[in-house]
Amino acid sequence: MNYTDQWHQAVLPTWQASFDHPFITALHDGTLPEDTFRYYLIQDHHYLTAFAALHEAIAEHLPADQAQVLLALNEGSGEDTIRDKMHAELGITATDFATTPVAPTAYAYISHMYYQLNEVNPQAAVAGLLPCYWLYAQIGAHLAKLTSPKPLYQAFFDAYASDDFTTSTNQMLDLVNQTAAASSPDVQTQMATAFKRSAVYESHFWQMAYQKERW
Ligand SMILES: Cc1ncc(C[n+]2csc(CCO)c2C)c(N)n1
Repeated sequence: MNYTDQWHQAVLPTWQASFDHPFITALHDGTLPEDTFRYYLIQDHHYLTAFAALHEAIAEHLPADQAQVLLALNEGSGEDTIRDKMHAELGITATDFATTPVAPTAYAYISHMYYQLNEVNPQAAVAGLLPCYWLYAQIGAHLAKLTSPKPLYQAFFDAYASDDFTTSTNQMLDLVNQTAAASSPDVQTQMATAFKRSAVYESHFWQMAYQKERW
């Protein structure tokens, strides 16, 4: 079994918690209040901004060929354009982004990824990026097979079930497995820890949005 499958096995209950979260099931059956989705999109904007910056920061510490893969993944992300339409539909403006503080769980998730880079090592930081890709690809593949009565919510899932997105997830999986294979057992353990914590934060992110968490 490759490294990422082992780490995935070790966090299965946490992974499943995201699949089964009421935020996801309510998105799927169309009952999620728009205001809750709006909250999610604003917090996710904060997250995506940090996530893109992290790709750049981590790439500076990786061997050139791996850095190139990470930067290309960052460039190729079509998420922003798809999100722009959703933001417009819900009337989310640049002012909303600027005036809404990042919520505690989003803040903790972002801080965790920076901690991996600044206090652990770039290998752990790369592993910390993976659950983001992989979990959304799996949730997208799972839910795009079903239809949501709400086109806005269906579009959200469809974006992650696209071929492009499957390709970028596979590239990220390859990058992380290659990095782990070239690392010492201690560093591999640090990578597994970073992966696990990101998987935990992914499940908490849904709960944050569901309860519209505030400071
Ligand atoms: C909390 C949170 N976790 C994961 C994603 C999904 N995602 C964000 S950036 C990226 C890489 C390429 O687009 C992916 C898959 C999200 N939107 N929000």
